[in-house]
Amino acid sequence: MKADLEASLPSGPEDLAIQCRDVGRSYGKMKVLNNLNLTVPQGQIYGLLGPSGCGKTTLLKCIVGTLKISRGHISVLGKPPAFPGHHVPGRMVGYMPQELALYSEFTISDTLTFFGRIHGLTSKETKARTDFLIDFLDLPQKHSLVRNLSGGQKRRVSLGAALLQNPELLILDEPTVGVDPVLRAKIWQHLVEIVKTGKVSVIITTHYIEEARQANMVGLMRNGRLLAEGTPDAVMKMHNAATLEHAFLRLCETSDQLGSKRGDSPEGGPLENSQSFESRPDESLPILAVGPGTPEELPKYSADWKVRARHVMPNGETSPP
Ligand SMILES: Nc1ncnc2c1ncn2[C@@H]1O[C@H](COP(=O)(O)OP(=O)(O)OP(=O)(O)O)[C@@H](O)[C@H]1O
Repeated sequence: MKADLEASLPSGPEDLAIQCRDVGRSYGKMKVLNNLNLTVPQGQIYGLLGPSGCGKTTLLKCIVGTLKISRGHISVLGKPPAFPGHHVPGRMVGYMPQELALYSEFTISDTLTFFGRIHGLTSKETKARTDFLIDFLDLPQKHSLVRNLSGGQKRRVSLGAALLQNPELLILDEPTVGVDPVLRAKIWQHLVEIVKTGKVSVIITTHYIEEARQANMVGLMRNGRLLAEGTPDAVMKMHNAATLEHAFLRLCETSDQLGSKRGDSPEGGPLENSQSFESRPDESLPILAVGPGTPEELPKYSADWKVRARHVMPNGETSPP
């Protein structure tokens, strides 16, 4: 299995779309990202999973360059975010934020034209992309005002704006929330298609864990650091699980057991407490992939994971130990 994993890993930094090393970010005194390491290979879909509040959105904002990191290093398409002249943020990246960033007085067409202009598309290119995206994302007619759209329709316009200029990197924060299953499958199918060219990479967060099976790599975050990173199959194999959901529950249980052996309280402390937990350097490496991690080398985490992991299970299901 180690060989499988190694075969799926990039061979050098030039093959990487995103590389985060020992990344830290705090809001005031609260540490949100803590010695976080993450690697997104070029031409792949990376599913970033984790319970609510673990820091996914914060990490994506740091990657796109709208938030500064407090510590560590991030490289996006070869340079740090917000590097002068690098167009990150800018036309190299399509970013769909979690919170909507649309002008309510614009129509759908105005919105996409606006983003097209920002990214230097010609009117003809913008029109062709607008027609494609309205059809693909099942949007109402293009002269509809954004303020009259439903929440789900607004999110799809926002996704359209991210896809508009065919960027090299897509950073999508929960693009499938409020989207019906048929369209959700279509969106994933589209992502799978566009990465096949090898020129587009995607990092995507989702609360529907099983849809991330279609990603080439998944990373599981908890309390501001990455617990595991690898192909979905490798993550499932390593935890002897038939689904990603069960793999992640097992990972949580193992973390809990290690935590309780260490004498942590069974339910752990509140998120804020565990986020201020100081890690040793070796604790920052994900369990799978780039690092030498094995189950025996599981880092010691505090014990609130299982409670929080349940938060990300569809239908609120939990699995038996
Ligand atoms: N601007 C901010 N100021 C202070 N705290 C913040 C700010 N933004 C986020 N936080 C806190 O940082 C933590 C991580 O938030 P973040 O939005 O990154 O989590 P998330 O994993 O994306 O959650 P979700 O899955 O619910 O979107 C949370 O405790 C949140 O309350």
